[in-house]
Amino acid sequence: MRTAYTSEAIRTAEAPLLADGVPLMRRAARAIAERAAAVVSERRAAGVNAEVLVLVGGGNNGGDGLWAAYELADFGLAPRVLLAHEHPHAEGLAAARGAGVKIDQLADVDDVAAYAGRFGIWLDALAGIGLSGPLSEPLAGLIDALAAERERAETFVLAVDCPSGLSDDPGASLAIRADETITFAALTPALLLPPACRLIGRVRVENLGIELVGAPAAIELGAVELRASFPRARHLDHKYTRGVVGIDAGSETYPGAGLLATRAALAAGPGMVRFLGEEGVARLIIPAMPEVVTAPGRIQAALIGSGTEGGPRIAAALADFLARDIPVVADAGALTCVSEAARDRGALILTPHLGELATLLGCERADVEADPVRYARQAAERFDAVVVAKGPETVIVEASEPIVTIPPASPYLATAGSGDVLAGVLAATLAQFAARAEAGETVPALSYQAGIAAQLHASAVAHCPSAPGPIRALDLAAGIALALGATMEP
Ligand SMILES: NC(=O)C1=CN([C@@H]2O[C@H](COP(=O)(O)OP(=O)(O)OC[C@H]3O[C@@H](n4cnc5c(N)ncnc54)[C@H](O)[C@@H]3O)[C@@H](O)[C@H]2O)[C@H](O)CC1
Ligand SMILES: [K+]
Repeated sequence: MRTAYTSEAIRTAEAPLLADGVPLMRRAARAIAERAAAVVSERRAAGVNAEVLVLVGGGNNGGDGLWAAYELADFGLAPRVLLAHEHPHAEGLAAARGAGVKIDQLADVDDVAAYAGRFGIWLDALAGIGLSGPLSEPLAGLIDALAAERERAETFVLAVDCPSGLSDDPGASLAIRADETITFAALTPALLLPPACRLIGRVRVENLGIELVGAPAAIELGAVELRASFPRARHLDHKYTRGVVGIDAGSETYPGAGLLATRAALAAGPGMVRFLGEEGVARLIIPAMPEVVTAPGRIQAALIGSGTEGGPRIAAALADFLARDIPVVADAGALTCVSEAARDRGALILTPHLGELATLLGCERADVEADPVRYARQAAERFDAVVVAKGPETVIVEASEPIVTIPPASPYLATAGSGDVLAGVLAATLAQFAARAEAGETVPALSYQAGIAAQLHASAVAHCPSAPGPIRALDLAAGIALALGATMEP
């Protein structure tokens, strides 16, 4: 599991070491210089420009850069430094100067692209976690010019602590895209969550001996957490301790969604799946999945809405599920029926794709795509719900819990029916956790449970017959069982 902490938490964690005189900056600079030296060798061997430019801002991030220039000079390399601030880190500047590093002072932002374009490798030490508020001039204009130049040239950008312009806000977009980022102590949310995380390249955390305590701001759940956390059948189980999930999905217009959600729910391993949707869809399900029960009865989690267009029947069925005080996944058509009012009810889990999230909140899709975390938070607050925002990345928000994401998944998941499969897996997963909670066991937060389900859904792609190419949602549903089985292998 990867975790991200706010810049404030990082500062709190590093403070005692800095107070004790631990040379954190020198350690950081050494890590940067060692990687930069390796890149120099790689680029020289490839016969491409391997000249190093260190871009230095006015804070300690710039200090890291200056000390890295000192280290590179000590390695016998000849980096150049561009000072983008009147008052750079004094000790680092003296050290770099003392090591014979050539140092230029930025005169005019308009010249920076031509100047920087002469170097094949940039160390981006303009700003780190010390950014406060939206980027202001002249740093904003400088970052904008360099960001454009790096896309034009074949520059290798190594970000020091973070691409300058990024820190805690995953919605930040004005930054110099990095090929690699070496960050110190811990990831910040912008390095783990979209869209900012798309700018960091390969990321490495150099802990520097700094210990982060307390709850992270964000977590990324992967195969390890899936293997460790997914509820599995045990010797004394019966179907109710395994978890029973109710599904009301599919419609005359979209019957397939009902089959996909139900098939996926079965594959995720609950004790029983009750299909409680339209009769026309049930008639298609039973021949294909005779183990599905269509009689009403006790359920421990529910899914409603996939493959439906909302309307009074869905609204009534949603209210009925919520009144049972169980976790209820509202997908697709059911999203048009959620209300802000309902509070004293079972847990509501919304699974909008980014377009549905925009509709839910009455805003533009482009705005949601530019900052999904922000809008998922808004929806979680407005509807008192867990929100599983489905986009190129998955972002799961629950009040008072770390934001949950999963590793980048196959773009082939963006196919018709994939959302129905996820909805089925999610509801079946929640039912199994709910059964464990009923038995008095401690279970993780709903957002964590949803992250586990999303990771199971993403990992199922690898078990599709057509993997790693385009997938069919029906294969994906079957792949769920294989993916789950793979987590049980010793
Ligand atoms: N985390 C660690 O363990 C270590 C961190 N180190 C490095 O220190 C920086 C944080 O340094 P800090 O001095 O707090 O600030 P920065 O250098 O990141 O940035 C300040 C720089 O940016 C300017 N600025 C601030 N806000 C804005 C704004 N909104 N618009 C424009 N410009 C802004 C400010 O004027 C300064 O010039 C951390 O990232 C690490 O790289 C330690 O050195 C090693 C251990
Ligand atoms: K930086």
